[in-house]
Amino acid sequence: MVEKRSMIGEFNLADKTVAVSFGDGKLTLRDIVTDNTYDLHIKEVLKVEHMEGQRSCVRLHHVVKHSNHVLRAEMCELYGDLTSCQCLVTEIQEELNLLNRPKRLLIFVNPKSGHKKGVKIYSSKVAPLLKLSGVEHTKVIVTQKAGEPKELLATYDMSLIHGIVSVGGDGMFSECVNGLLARLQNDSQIDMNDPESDIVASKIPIGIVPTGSGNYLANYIHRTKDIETAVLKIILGDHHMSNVVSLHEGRQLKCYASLLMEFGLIGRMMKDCENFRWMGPSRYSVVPLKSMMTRSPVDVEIEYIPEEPKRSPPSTAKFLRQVSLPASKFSEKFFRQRLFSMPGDYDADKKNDWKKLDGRVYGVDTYVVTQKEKGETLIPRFGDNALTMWVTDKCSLSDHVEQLTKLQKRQSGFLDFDFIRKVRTTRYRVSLPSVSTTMNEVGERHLNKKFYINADGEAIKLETPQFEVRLHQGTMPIYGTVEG
Ligand SMILES: Nc1ncnc2c1ncn2[C@@H]1O[C@H](COP(=O)(O)OP(=O)(O)OP(=O)(O)O)[C@@H](O)[C@H]1O
Repeated sequence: MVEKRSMIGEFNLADKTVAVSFGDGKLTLRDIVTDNTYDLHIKEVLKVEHMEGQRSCVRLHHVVKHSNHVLRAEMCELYGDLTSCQCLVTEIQEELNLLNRPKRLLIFVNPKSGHKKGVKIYSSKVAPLLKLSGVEHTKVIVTQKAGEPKELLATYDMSLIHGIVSVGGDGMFSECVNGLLARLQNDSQIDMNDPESDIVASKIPIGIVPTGSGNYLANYIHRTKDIETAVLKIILGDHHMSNVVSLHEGRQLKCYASLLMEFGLIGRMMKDCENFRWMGPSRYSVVPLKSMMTRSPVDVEIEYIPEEPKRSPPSTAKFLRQVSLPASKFSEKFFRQRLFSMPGDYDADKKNDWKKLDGRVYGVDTYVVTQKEKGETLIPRFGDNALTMWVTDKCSLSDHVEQLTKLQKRQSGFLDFDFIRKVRTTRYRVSLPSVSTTMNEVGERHLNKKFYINADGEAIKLETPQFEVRLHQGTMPIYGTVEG
């Protein structure tokens, strides 16, 4: 294909004279003395301005990639004659108008996350960049309490916004995801409490500006926790489709999670950390040691649907296939005992879809953003077509610490221990057959002991001795192309 390129004219850039041409989505600046060229892609331009002064000038605000995946907004000025400047501004502006960038954002700021600097960071780093880049009609809500995004999104006029931004940690982001998904299912009359329901994917992306304690999700997406980088990625508007999982207890949705879902020891650890929230981010380095020292195993029976052997390309549409229900002896017992619904379309041919495993374990863990081994390290994988679920069998404290340290340091081989069993699955159910329960008046068994699930950094208390986790692939667009 022949490239369509037009010469705009000569400009002064600092102490150089450059010939500027435009085409194929980029500006090319050629130093007329050295003949060196520099390309500036329009998709990296934040704003173009024509400045009138003693000399006409085109001021370009654009994004520059620094080392360690960090992005910065920088500015350059090109001085030239009036006609060339006008022509250059028009060409760039026309291209910018074609880009699908968010112009109206709904922003939630958690003033309590991390070091409690969310509001200050918003006004000093986020708002000026949004203003510079022409993001208009921004509604900013500084939350007063937990749960506000969900409350507001339940009735908010979605036609007013192109995207949502969470200024906070992983927990705050998760609240926005839960609020948005709940709203969408409600609008589509989908029963979220039914674990058989396929959920409707969001068309509205969510962005995260990391001001929390862990900030794992932002780090997975951008490979840095740098705030300016996160804001610039939201402004540029690129997004990727990410997975979520649902957590049900019987016919009750507990939450959606987009990062991780961990039952047992890690759930308990998260609860212990919440109790020490006043310590700020340092709670995560002290409190888990105490939880480790008091770890105790629990009997589990797990049923799971294995990853489909044939991999189809990930779809940007939303759904997992509808699965049949189990018919194994184990499953029948499981279902007779409890709360999960039996759908009408039970297909006997698919009775082997569900597999089972059991044992006395410290935890049943899943990362929604799965981890791929690359050399010595782990690379996050968004939109994977299955979850990696692992159970941690009984093991010595020192071996367990070694395994968790590997995971925390994101080192390859964190599942290569003989006390770890892993499966690839799209859906699983965990039952606690030997824990003490009390039957309520409608025949439901409720736990007498406290068990927790760490869902995206929030400790969710289990009420009943069974829960179900299900993958919903490609459900949530998140701002930022995933860095490899
Ligand atoms: N004004 C508020 N007061 C108290 N809690 C709030 C407020 N606004 C939001 N929250 C709650 O704080 C919880 C934790 O917030 P967030 O995830 O932003 O910070 P963090 O826990 O420090 O960071 P991370 O999740 O990355 O470890 C959220 O789940 C949210 O429900």
